[in-house]
Amino acid sequence: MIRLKLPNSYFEEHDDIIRLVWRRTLIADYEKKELERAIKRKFRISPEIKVEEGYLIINTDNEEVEKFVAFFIQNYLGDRLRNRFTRRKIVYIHEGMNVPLLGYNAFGLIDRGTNLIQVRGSTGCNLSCIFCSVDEGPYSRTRNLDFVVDVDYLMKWFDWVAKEKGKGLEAHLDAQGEPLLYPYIVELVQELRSHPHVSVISMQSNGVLLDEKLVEELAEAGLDRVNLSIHSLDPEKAKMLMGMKNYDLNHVLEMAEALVNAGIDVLIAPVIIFGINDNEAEAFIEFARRIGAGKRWPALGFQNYVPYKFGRNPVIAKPVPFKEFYEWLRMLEEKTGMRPLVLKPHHFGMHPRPFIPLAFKRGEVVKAEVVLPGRMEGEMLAKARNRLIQVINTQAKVGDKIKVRIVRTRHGIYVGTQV
Ligand SMILES: C[S@@+](CC[C@H](N)C(=O)[O-])C[C@H]1O[C@@H](n2cnc3c(N)ncnc32)[C@H](O)[C@@H]1O
Ligand code: SF4
Repeated sequence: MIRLKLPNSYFEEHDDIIRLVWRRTLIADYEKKELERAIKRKFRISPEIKVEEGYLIINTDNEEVEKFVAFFIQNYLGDRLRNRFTRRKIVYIHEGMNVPLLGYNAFGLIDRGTNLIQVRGSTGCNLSCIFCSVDEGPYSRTRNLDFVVDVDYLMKWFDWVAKEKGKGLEAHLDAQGEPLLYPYIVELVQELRSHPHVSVISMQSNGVLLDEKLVEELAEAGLDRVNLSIHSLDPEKAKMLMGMKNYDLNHVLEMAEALVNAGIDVLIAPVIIFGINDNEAEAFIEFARRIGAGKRWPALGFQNYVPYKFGRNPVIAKPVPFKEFYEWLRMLEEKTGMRPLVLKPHHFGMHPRPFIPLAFKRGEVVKAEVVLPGRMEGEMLAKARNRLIQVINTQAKVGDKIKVRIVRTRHGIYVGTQV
């Protein structure tokens, strides 16, 4: 009997994100039929296939069938995985691929030399904010591929990183995109909660995909805080800033309250574009006060709009120097009595911790194997010394062995060019 674990019921509602993947299989009816047909064609048997209590069960003892099912799911059905929000193809990263989860900024883990570790399980977003630093969402012009990392594999790497970094860690779930698209988000929070080196679990989210049930599940799993991106309290302006006509501000505001009521702290995190939403600052503060945000951590985390090379930089957004931005925040602190608005790492219990040692030096030339396509045109991912390297401006193909000059190593994120 073959037993394959399926994602829990929450993810059944998100069945387009991961429709069918090895080990964590969500089988839509027609896909089940395809699998039945394929087994019949190859082995001339028709074992009973059913989905029961979160498992895909195939009634056979034939080990060859098991291997075949793995192959079939990965190479045939897996090939058709699409992100239901961005419609982009998904590459599902699992242990069998042996892809390092350190070195690349779109998925895996990022260590920026503190006790906070960024945990990135997937890419892709349900919104298309007009200022998005990573040009994400359905209207992205630069990102053409999504990734989802198997939760056990992600935890395996987290465990290694956590051992290196020591105790008292904050696991921060964020993404080049929206972390709530990650099909195993509840499971990930649960796993992190039971990790002895993790003290705090936080998430950065736009909140749209929350509902009462998911809020409860996340609270039960042990999520401590959500940094919630809300950029306007005016429904029409919010739609404009989020780049989605159907953005439902009211729902997000309700979810902010639901999070607080479920015992998950909320930090309201608007991106301020002067001339567009700076005049709403006091309303944000008022809202945060009203719902009881900021119980253990600051209630507000105003962010200064910054243009990014590969982000969306609308002409209506004029960047403001950080000095001016902090003066504005201090003025707000005086005026409203809400403190702190100028946020420092210690407000979050963050402190410096030795980096996981760099695997490469800048300027160094290394031999690497191309293992995956990247997210942008001309970008491939290569591995060397158990790290991923984002290789830019390359024509290389998966499987090629190439020489890469490392041009960037900041925070253990490696960018290189082919030589
Ligand atoms: C890239 S998003 C990813 C997480 C999630 N999708 C969200 O929006 O909260 C991370 C944070 O960066 C903020 N952000 C996006 N673009 C920005 C920009 N150009 N300047 C400053 N902050 C930005 C977002 O509002 C969000 O709070
Ligand atoms: S800022 Fe966040 S919510 Fe907005 S498009 Fe980018 S990733 Fe999505």
